[in-house]
Amino acid sequence: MAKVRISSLAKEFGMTSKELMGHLEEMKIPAKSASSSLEDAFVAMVKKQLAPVIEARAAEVEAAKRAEEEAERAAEAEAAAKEEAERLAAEARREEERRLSQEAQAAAEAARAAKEEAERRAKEEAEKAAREAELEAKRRAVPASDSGMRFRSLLDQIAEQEVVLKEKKAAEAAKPASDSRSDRGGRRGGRNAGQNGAATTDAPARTRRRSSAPAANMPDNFPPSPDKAGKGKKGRKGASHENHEGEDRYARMAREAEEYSREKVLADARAAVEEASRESSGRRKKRKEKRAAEAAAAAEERKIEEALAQGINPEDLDAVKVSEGVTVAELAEILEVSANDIIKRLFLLGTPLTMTQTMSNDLVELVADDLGRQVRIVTAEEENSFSFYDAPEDLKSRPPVVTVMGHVDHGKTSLLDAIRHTNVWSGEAGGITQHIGASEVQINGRQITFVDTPGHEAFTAMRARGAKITDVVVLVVAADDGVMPQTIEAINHSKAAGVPIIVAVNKCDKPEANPDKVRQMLTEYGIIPEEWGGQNMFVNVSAKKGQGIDDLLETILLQADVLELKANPDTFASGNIIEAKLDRGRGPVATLLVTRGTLHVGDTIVAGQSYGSVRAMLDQHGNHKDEARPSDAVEILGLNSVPAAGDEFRVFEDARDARDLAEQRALKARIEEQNKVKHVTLETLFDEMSQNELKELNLVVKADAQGTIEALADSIGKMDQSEVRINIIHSAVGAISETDVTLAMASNAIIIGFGVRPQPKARDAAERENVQIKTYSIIYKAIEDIDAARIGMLKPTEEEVQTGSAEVRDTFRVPKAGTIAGCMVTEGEISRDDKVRVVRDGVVVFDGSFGSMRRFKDDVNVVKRGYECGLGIEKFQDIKVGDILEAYKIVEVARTE
Ligand SMILES: Nc1nc2c(ncn2[C@@H]2O[C@H](COP(=O)(O)OP(=O)(O)OP(=O)(O)O)[C@@H](O)[C@H]2O)c(=O)[nH]1
Repeated sequence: MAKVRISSLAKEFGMTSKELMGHLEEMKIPAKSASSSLEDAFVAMVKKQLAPVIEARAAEVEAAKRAEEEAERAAEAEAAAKEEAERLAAEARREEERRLSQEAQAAAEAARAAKEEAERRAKEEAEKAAREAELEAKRRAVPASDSGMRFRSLLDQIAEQEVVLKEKKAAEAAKPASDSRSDRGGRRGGRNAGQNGAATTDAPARTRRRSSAPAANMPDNFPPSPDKAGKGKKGRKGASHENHEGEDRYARMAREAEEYSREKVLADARAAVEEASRESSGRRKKRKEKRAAEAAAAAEERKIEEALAQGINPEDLDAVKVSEGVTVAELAEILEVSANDIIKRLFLLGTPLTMTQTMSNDLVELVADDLGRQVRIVTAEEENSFSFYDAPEDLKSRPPVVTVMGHVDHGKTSLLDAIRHTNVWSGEAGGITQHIGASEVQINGRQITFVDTPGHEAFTAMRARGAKITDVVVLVVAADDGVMPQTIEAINHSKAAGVPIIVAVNKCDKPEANPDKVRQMLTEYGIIPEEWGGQNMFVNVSAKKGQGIDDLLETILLQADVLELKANPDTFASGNIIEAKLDRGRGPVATLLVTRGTLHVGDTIVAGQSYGSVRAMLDQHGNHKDEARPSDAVEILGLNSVPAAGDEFRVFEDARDARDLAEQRALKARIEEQNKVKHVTLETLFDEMSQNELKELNLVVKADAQGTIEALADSIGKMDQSEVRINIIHSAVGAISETDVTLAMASNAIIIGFGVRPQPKARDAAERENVQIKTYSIIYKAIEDIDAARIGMLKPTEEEVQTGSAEVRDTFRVPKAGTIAGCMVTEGEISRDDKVRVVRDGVVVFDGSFGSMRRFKDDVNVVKRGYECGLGIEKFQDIKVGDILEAYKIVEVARTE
């Protein structure tokens, strides 16, 4: 079922996490921190109860949103108005420019017309002057007769007119060039008024004198001859702005208008260019931004894919990684804030800590949340495991890696030997195979790698260390013996690891062999032959006679084909250590299985806390190899210490990095030793469920009878498993063994014992690995506990504390007192008022109180370890030599959060 984080829920409700936590507390809903998650059922409840608050909050939020929208709209309207005003201003500017330009054009037009007019007049006057000169010449040449007189007077009249004209021209030429047209018109008018009459009377003598060179006295520039005008025009074309002396007003206006237009055109062109370049750079910028956004989106997608491929929650990608057990100072450094800031926040949270104190995961998350930062707590296991991502196109087929499992004496070793012997390399002298913990065999030109760790203990121990190296399990079942306890264990272990099982029904050479019966028996455990419509392939073999071996190998290859096993060989190598030891002559020797990349001699590697460069590489026949590819198992020399089986290894480019990592790990391991990783317990199940995505409770059930297991399984089956699924990953009759603890550890399971006790080694291992073992004598009590843990209401107020144990060495019959056990206290100390449990071969045969406690003839209250004593048990006489008497107390314990 889905779960929701309190912080997300708070966001949804529009309140702070703290506020929501307050409400949750009022509602008595357990929640530890803002990062805790709530089950759906609680979410519904919270929503219902907080409905009025949420609605009011929603209304507030809605109102705020509306106000914001309103403000946005107002801002938009203002922006639109501003834009419109700017547009209008620009238009007005353009209009003004257009008007000015038109005026300038009109002025230029007028100037041109005036110039033409002036030229036309000048030409006319010049023609007249020429005609007058001609007449004068003729007059002088004509004889003085009457008709001649008349003709002379006519010539005189003409000459007079010419004088008037010339004077007028001289007067005009004397005027400055810049005079306005109206001025000129006015003066011309005035002059005409004063001179008209007189000119006709005294003019002839002067006229005659002056008429010889009519055009010589005229100013050079006016009236301009067509030639000069042409020159002037030409000069103006190339002239600089200053060089316009003698230019008339209209010409200047025309020039200015022309210059104005040219400059305006240029300015417009420049502006257009600028605008265009701005636009294009804007477009370029936009394109660039778009490309960057696309690249970022693609990178993000890639990151998510990589994360998913590595089993990481993509939501955690942006989170800062914080190791478990970080100190205040370290967290400050990671989050790049001052340690004081964190200390202050911790203080406000009611948990004052100093710089060097370690913080719990909850505190780290709370502080980070407070700082608005996202963190991901990295467990030691995660920190020590490498994860890689390969592009699908880089992946190539790789051989399968197989582990053989089965009950004692069903022939695991014989089968592995048989497989190796049918595969002795032709060139190998004597075919001697060395034990390196793994072997590669060839069939039909294809490789299969067998990991020689017969038994599920080793397999699960590896898995517990995070090494998932096996692709296929070959389950060996003797055809004459059938399914036995360890067969079932092996099935459960393989299933827990999610590895497909191929069954090798062994010892088929034996006359009493009944392979079909084996098939039949296995169906009860969910192992159903393919030929019966199931998922598992079965092969009948005889390890002793070497029969069916090839068939088995081919079946393995078939299974491998189904699995489509792939790895990237073209990268630096990584994988797992299968076996390692200290060799007297060669130093640390490790067999490793390459799972990715190719390992070369000379590569620097880190394996767990060891590092070094690969000095030599050998295969199982002792032959030197230069490289090992995915699924290859090789023995290597060159590490500085002996790594542990199951450790991951990887190649490092820089030897210094390798050493740093190995040393860091060694240091961490020492710290971890003091601060062991806690596995789930019934008491903390609910918290784990809310904090981590734990939705399954795994149980290993051991009981004194098959009936008890069935009864428990039945009751569990009837529980509501909608929020947490309860899996019995392994159940068997018998004492709780070390293997059970290993399996529980690897699967984060709780061990439940009914009427059985853990073996001493199992108890030690459970203590060491923090695996919880709960023992019960009544089934409903166990069911009650599991159910309470499931719904998060377990409130253990009583806890059993073992005080000591004693071994029964002898028994005596004492009148009145009954049977007295002569015991040796082997652990702790036993008190007279302790409770006692009689354990025989790991099974509890009685649970009660002591009836008497004596040392020699004296009644005593306490006996310590290493002392003998006589113990009587109330209402129990059936004490036997070899029984273990476990003394314990029931103490009141407050529930630890
Ligand atoms: N007849 C017969 N005997 C076999 C066969 N395979 C193994 N055995 C015998 O069964 C006994 C046990 O074989 P192992 O190979 O040691 O069995 P195991 O499962 O490795 O035993 P452990 O390592 O003790 O768990 C030996 O005496 C073998 O000779 C077989 O195919 N036929």
